[in-house]
Amino acid sequence: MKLQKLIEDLDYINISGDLEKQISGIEHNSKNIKENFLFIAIKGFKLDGHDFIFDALSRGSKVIVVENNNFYNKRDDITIITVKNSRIALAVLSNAFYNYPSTRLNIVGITGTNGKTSTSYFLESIFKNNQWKTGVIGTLGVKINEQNYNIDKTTPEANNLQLFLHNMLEKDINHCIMEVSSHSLSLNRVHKIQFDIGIFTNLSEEHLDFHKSLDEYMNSKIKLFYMTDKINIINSDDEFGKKMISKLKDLKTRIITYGINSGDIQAKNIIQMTKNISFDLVTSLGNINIKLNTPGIFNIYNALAAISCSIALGIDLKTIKQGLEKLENVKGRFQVIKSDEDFDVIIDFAHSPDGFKNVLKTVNEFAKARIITVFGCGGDRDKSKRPKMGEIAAKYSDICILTSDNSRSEDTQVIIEQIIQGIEESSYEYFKIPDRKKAIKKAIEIARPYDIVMILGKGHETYQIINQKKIEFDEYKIVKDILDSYRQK
Ligand SMILES: CC(=O)N[C@H]1[C@@H](OP(=O)(O)OP(=O)(O)OC[C@H]2O[C@@H](n3ccc(=O)[nH]c3=O)[C@H](O)[C@@H]2O)O[C@H](CO)[C@@H](O)[C@@H]1O[C@H](C)C(=O)N[C@@H](C)C(=O)N[C@H](CCC(=O)O)C(=O)O
Ligand SMILES: Nc1ncnc2c1ncn2[C@@H]1O[C@H](COP(=O)(O)OP(=O)(O)OP(=O)(O)O)[C@@H](O)[C@H]1O
Repeated sequence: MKLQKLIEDLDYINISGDLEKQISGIEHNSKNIKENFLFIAIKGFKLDGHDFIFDALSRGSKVIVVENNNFYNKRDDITIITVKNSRIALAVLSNAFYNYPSTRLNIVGITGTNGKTSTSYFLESIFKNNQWKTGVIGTLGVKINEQNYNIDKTTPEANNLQLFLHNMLEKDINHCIMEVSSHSLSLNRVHKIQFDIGIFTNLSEEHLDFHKSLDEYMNSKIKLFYMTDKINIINSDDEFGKKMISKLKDLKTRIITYGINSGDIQAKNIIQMTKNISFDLVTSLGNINIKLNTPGIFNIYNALAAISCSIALGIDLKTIKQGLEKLENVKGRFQVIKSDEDFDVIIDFAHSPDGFKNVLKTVNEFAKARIITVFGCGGDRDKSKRPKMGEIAAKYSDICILTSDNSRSEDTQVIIEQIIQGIEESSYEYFKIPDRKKAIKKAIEIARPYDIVMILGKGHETYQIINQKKIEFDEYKIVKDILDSYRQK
C-alpha cells in the first residue's frame, strides 16, 4: 500500500520525506522488521522504541513513526512521521493497512476481571449452533475455523489484532468474539476496532500494579462501552457493574443487564450438582431450563452474559439452550481428572482473590471430604493480591501446598513468604514446595478417597516462566502421568 493512502486517517504533527513509498507491513518491534515495513517507535515501560530506529532501518524499514519531536532525519531516503501518541498511530495505521476489517465483521468484545474466556466459549458454542461462522481471540489463543494460533497476550497488539481480523474475513468468518483486557484498552490496542456489542462480566482486585486503583481499573474497562455500535451488556449484580450503569447514563447505545438477583435477563431456581449446574432462564421472550456441563454459580453469570448477547443478536432461546448444553469443557477451567482411588483432581485457571473465592466456594459446596489446594502467585505482577489469595485458600481448604506459578524474574521462595503473610494468623498448616511438579505429586500422594485436589493458577498454560525462562509444564499431562504411575505400582 502507498504511504500517502495509508496515512489518510492519521493525526500527525509533522512529516519529512516522500509519501510515494510502498509499505509492505507495520511493526513496533524492530526485530520483526522486513523490507519496506513501516516502523513505529513506542516509548515503553521498559525500553524506548526510539532507541531501535537504526536497527529497524538496517532491517529494511524506510518509514519511521516517532513520538519524539526532536528526532533529526539525516537521510534523504527515509520518511519520518511525528505523532503525538505512537500506540494510537499503530492502531490507526494497522486498521488502514488491513482495510478496516472490523467494519466488515460482527464483533463482540468481552471485558471484566474474571470470566472473559469462559463467556467467550459459551458464546462461541451458541453462535456455532446458530450456524454462524465464528472466530475467537483471547487467552486461549486465536481460533479461526478450528485452527488455533498461539498468542502471548489476551488481546494482541494492534498490528497483530488487525491482521487476525483480516485473516478471519479471508476465511469467511462473520462473527468474532474477542476478550478485551484492561491493558489493551489503556494501551490503545483496540483503538479503531468497531465493536457491535460490549460485555462486562465483573470487576475485582487485579492488575493493581498497572492500574494503581480499582476506580482507574474500572475507568479503563468502561472505554469499551463507548466503542460499541449496538448494545452493551452488563452484570447488574456486580458492585462495579452497578457503578458502570450509572456512569454510562449518557451512552447512546442500549444497555441490557443480567444477574441472579437483578437484571433484564435472570437465572432462577438454580440447582447445583457436582459436575454441572442448572437454572431457569427468565427473559421477556419467555423462560427455559438450561443445564451447564460445568459447576459453579460464577458460570451461571458467564452463561447469562453469553445468553444476553445472543438474545440481543436475535438468536432464539432454543438455539441458545442447545448451544450452551453442547459445550463440554473449556480447557483449564474447572477441568476434572478422576483417579482410580476415588479422589478428583481439578485444574483451574483461578489466579485472583475473587477467582480463588468463587472456585473454592463452589468446591466446598459439593466436597465430601478434604480439599487440598496447590497454588502459587505470578511474579512481576500485582504483589498485593498474594496474601489475600493465601487467606482465601486457607479459609476454603483443609490443606494448602504453596508452590510456584510463573515466578518470572522473582524468587519463588519470596513470593511464597508473601502468600504466607495472609494465612499465618490462623496457625494454619501448609506445605512449602517451590517445585510445582513435586507439589502436585505431594498433593496426589496425600489424597484419600473422596478428597478433592485443586490445582490453581495455570489452567490451560503448558509452560512455567521461572528465572525469566519459559519451560515446558503441561499441568494436565503431569497430573495424568502421576496418576498413571500410581496405577502401575
Ligand atoms: C504492561 C504491558 O502491557 N506492556 C506491554 C508494552 O510493553 P512496553 O511498553 O513496556 O514495551 P517495552 O518492552 O518497554 O519496549 C518498548 C518498545 O520497544 C520495542 N523494541 C524492543 C526491543 C527491540 O529489540 N526492538 C524494539 O523495537 C518494543 O517492540 C516496544 O514497542 O508494550 C509491549 C509492546 O507493545 C508489550 O509487549 C507489553 O506487554 C507485555 C508483554 C505484557 O506482559 N503485558 C501483559 C501485562 C498484558 O498486556 N496482559 C493483558 C491481559 C491481562 C489479564 O487480563 O490477565 C493482555 O491483554 O494480555
Ligand atoms: N464470572 C466469574 N466470576 C469469578 N470468577 C470466575 C468467573 N468465571 C471464571 N472464574 C474463575 O476465574 C478463572 C479464569 O476464568 P476465565 O479464564 O474465564 O477468566 P478471564 O477473565 O478470561 O481471565 P484472564 O483475563 O486472566 O484470561 C476460572 O478458572 C475460574 O476459576
